[in-house]
Amino acid sequence: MGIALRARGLGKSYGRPGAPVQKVLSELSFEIGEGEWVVIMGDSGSGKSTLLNVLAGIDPFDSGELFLDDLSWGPQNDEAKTLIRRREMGFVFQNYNLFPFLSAFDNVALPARLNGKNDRESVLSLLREVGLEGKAHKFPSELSGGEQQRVAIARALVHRPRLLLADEPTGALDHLTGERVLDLMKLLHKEFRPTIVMSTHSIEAARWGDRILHLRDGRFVSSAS
Ligand SMILES: Nc1ncnc2c1ncn2[C@@H]1O[C@H](COP(=O)(O)OP(=O)(O)OP(=O)(O)O)[C@@H](O)[C@H]1O
Repeated sequence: MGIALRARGLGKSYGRPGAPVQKVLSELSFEIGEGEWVVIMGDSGSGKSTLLNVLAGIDPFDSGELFLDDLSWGPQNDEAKTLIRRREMGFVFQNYNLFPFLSAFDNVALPARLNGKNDRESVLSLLREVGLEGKAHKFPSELSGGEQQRVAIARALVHRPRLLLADEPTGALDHLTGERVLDLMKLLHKEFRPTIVMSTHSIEAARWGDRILHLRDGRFVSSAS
């Protein structure tokens, strides 16, 4: 198994001139294998979203090194980062973040179109896999939370990204719906084998991953398989 993500001494602080600096990520070093599903757990405010945003290249980091495969992640300009994100990454958020004026079909088709692909069949087949083929024409406001998250998962995977970043994907769902969403992620993980980095508060949700990393005071304090 190759290494999908490698960090050495990764650090990030927030602060404004005149205000105390808050160190959110502190000297983090880790490796995540290709196709591995890693879960980041930690209390509210421990830095889970910050870490995911740093991995996505949305937030800059202050110190250390981060590699996506062999690519040093950080020195690129915003345009290059956007292209890498668009081709290589998929995102799932707690609040689904679907485009409200696009149908389920068009939400899923968008990342494929942005990558120059307009393959109606693969969008439909993915909607079928997430159990929503019959609701392809519906808008997000016409779908339940669980259905919206299933659309979001299809959207995150339609362009076959190598890395899926999922920030509290079941945080807004009841227990049973959350389990169904995670079952679906498991199925699609087996099929597409993206590397997954998922944050969660929930130990039940964390069990779906291959490995758990616990974030506390900006550091990983222990990990369990
Ligand atoms: N843009 C920002 N500017 C200043 N401070 C920030 C910013 N974003 C996050 N923080 C601070 O960084 C810390 C970590 O926030 P982050 O959102 O990464 O935590 P989290 O573990 O994802 O929390 P939660 O589980 O509640 O979503 C918090 O104390 C937060 O106040």
